Amino acid sequence: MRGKLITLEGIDGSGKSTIAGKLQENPAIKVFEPVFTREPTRGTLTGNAVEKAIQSNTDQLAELFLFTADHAEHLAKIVKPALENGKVVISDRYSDSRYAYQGITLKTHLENPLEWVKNLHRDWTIVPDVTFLFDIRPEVSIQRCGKRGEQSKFEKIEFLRRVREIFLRLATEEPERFIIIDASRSPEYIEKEVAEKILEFLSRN
Ligand SMILES: Nc1ncnc2c1ncn2[C@@H]1O[C@H](COP(=O)(O)OP(=O)(O)O)[C@@H](O)[C@H]1O
Ligand SMILES: Cc1cn([C@H]2C[C@H](O)[C@@H](COP(=O)(O)OP(=O)(O)O)O2)c(=O)[nH]c1=O
Repeated sequence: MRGKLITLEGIDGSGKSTIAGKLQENPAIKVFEPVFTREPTRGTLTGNAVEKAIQSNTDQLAELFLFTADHAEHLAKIVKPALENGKVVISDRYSDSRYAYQGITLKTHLENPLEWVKNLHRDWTIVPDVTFLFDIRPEVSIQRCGKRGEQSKFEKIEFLRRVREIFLRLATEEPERFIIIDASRSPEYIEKEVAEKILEFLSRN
């Protein structure tokens, strides 16, 4: 039987990586021996290219293709093999990040970037079974990012406000796939809620 694909999405600093780390240590989740993974991938040819691109002034269309190449590599090497082995896969960011972020960055290049980027994925990506959207105001998430130390060129309030809007629109369009999480609460509370929802989903499917 094909495994299950669970993704964590949200704007920078919404707490996805923190919760992914907590889920890895959560005894009830550990029972399922999930494969924890992320996009952009780390330490790969495509992941390194993405990292360089987002630290520089790369053309937005070129950037989209680098992120998408990284997604293809991620699917081929990690996600597909794990799902074929019946595994539960939990990915910190996935295709919805491209729809939301590049849906904004490509507004200077394309008339309807969101639909265009979705179409680019349509015939070969694997749609997640469940997507947790970590929803938070950018004013709060940016402050958290400041504390983390790193600075990504995407960490600007006005930009993230628009990215957040697309994420919320995607969630409205596919209510059966998305679970919206109030990411402004404490990590402990969020971990409990996400873990419960994952266990509930896995027991039903
Ligand atoms: N629920 C939370 N409340 C307060 N601070 C948080 C919370 N979750 C994460 N943080 C802090 O905010 C920063 C960004 O969190 P992180 O998990 O890296 O976000 P993301 O992976 O979504 O970019 C980190 O410094 C982290 O310690
Ligand atoms: C996966 C992906 C990430 N991004 C952006 C989101 C982040 O600002 C940046 C790097 O992702 P990531 O390392 O996950 O950042 P963070 O931990 O701050 O959430 O790349 C895209 O624009 N498109 C994509 O397809």
